Amino acid sequence: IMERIYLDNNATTIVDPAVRDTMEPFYCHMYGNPNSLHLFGIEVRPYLHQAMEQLYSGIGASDADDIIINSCATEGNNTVILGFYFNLLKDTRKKHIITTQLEHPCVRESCRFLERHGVKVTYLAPDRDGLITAKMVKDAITDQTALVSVMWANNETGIILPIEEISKVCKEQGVYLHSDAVQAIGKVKVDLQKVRVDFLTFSAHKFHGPKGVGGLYIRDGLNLPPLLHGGEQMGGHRAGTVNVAGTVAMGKAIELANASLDFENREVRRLRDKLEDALLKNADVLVVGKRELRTPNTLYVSIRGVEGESMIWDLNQNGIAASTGSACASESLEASPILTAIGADRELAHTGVRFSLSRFTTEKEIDITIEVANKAIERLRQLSTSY
Ligand SMILES: Cc1ncc(COP(=O)(O)O)c(CNc2co[nH]c2=O)c1O
Repeated sequence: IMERIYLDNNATTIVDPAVRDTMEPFYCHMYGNPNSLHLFGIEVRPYLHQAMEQLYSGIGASDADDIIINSCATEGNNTVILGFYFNLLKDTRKKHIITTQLEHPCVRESCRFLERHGVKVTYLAPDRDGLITAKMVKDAITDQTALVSVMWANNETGIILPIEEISKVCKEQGVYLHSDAVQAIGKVKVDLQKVRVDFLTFSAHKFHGPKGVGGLYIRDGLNLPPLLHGGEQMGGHRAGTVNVAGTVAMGKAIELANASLDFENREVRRLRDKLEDALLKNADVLVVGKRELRTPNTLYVSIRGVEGESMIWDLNQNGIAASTGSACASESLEASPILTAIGADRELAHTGVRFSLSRFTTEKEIDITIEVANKAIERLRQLSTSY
């Protein structure tokens, strides 16, 4: 049987077995609704409390801040951006939001929805290094700007954005800052005692927790209307029965993720660099983003003469899971926005392939991937009409 190799961890990750074990008791043993006043409900509360403590500590949140448990970062990002519309933008003359062209579609599409309701949105374009700088943000702020939304790290390239500098600009200018930290937690230190953001979103399944549970951080004293109404859960910030098993799991997952940061930035980075160096030995191969400015597990490579989808297919035929940056829409492949933004020509912009490792990736898996990828590059270039 072909050995399967998973290198698409920016899409989702395996649940750490130690995290899975924490979920077990809440299915058939302690299954009460934590909002119930009877013993079945009361007995699960200490476990939720412990999970919340792990989450607060995991991102450096202060006790006075809020962390809302929700279903995922898509929900959290929608809650912030739509919530801003109802809370602030709708009633004041501040009708401007600044975000970037790098954001995940759940941020971009939430902003586009607001544009259809009279909000002006600036989508900052990355520079040739794939970066959004604090100066770009400062130059875009006007007296009508209410919110800046910039991701902590990009899911395609792993490029880490200067959130600390951007937060200082937002504080000086009196503008709220939201950061989508989905691709940062478990890869770089996210410490809100050091970096002041007003809203932060994350998803457990990106750091070896289960799918279907995420978190929304709201800094002390800030008010955001709920996206989901009709329950007193999370202090009214998010109606709906709490996902007890998922929340307990997410607490354990963030604790393990932070405990593994050194391993991630030493060993996982070493394996990522080994793959990257091997691919760069091929002619006309471009890696997006300076290595030291990327999350340790991610490699976004453009291979001239090789369509991203073709490369993914060849890898998949050999049991290796990776992904492309170019969104695929019907027959015509859209060029990768990030490759286009950094000035890649049209042909190059269709050649993006993303490899994203994890703490479970082994040296043998990388060695096999190097061998398979090099053979695929040779085979596909021989078939190419343009290379
Ligand atoms: C930066 C970022 N924000 C939000 C999301 C949405 O998270 P969810 O709500 O838990 O789904 C993702 C998922 N990113 C990817 C999902 O598949 N490939 C990806 O790169 C992401 O990378």
